[in-house]
Amino acid sequence: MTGPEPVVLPAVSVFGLHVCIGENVIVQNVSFAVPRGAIVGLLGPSGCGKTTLLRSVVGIQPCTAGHVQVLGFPAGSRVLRTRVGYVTQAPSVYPDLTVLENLRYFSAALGMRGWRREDAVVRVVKLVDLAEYADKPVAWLSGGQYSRVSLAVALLGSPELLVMDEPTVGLDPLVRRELWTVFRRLADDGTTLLVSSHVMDEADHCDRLLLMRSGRLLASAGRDEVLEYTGCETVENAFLDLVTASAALQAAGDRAPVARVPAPLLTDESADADRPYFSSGARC
Ligand SMILES: Nc1ncnc2c1ncn2[C@@H]1O[C@H](COP(=O)(O)OP(=O)(O)OP(=O)(O)O)[C@@H](O)[C@H]1O
Repeated sequence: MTGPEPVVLPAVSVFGLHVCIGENVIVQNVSFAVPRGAIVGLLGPSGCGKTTLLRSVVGIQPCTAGHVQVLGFPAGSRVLRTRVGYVTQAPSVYPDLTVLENLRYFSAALGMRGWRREDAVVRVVKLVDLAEYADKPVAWLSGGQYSRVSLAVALLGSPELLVMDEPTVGLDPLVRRELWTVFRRLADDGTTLLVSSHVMDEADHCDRLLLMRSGRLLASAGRDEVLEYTGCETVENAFLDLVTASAALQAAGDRAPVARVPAPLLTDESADADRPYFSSGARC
């Protein structure tokens, strides 16, 4: 006799997250979940709070209110150190060292020694297709290759969750596509990826989307669900529609008819990994 299916917790669950820096509210009442093994795109314009939100997930951003759970532990827990990889926007590798020297340095910092260290280095070099450039100083590499070195460093500990802040920014379309191929390969092997971008067409590579504007979440849903909900053909247009609908709803305030009241943000429901959530609460 087989028992009930084991419950698979989302890789990330965020409940009612609020982040204030000084007087400014940067992230406002955000709830969502990231299912395991998915590529989730956090999309929104520059300055909308994507980095701040990702820093909260990684556990390096103090939260004013709310809760962030990662792989079943509070964000930032010590046990998550090797289980979560974080690729920041600013390059975090040494340009004067070669690719291999960088990887050996960072693997040693993770506590790896001897053959385990060499094993990890070779594994990540292959994962990001950098074998050809392994002996080159990072300063000699192109933008896309540079990004792949940062990614390789984040992969050294075989993280279950990879958080990447605009990894494709400034790269040409061909290189961006190559990077997304690497991301998909990682997801196919079971890694969960949370990737931010301000380029809306990156949505095409994602399984789910988190659409963000001015510190608020406009939607947490599959790409096709976003298109179906808005009746738009592109995520860019869908985003604009959701912005308009959300602004109208806010302007209507208390006078909004009950049917247009958004789904509650602070309940567990909106942090459900599979259910679509739209802040506008109605078709545009
Ligand atoms: N340490 C800080 N002190 C004051 N304001 C901050 C700080 N960090 C971020 N902010 C502000 O918070 C807002 C959101 O910043 P954040 O970097 O999270 O946005 P973003 O969506 O990642 O932007 P980008 O796409 O340009 O990287 C911005 O208005 C920014 O100026």
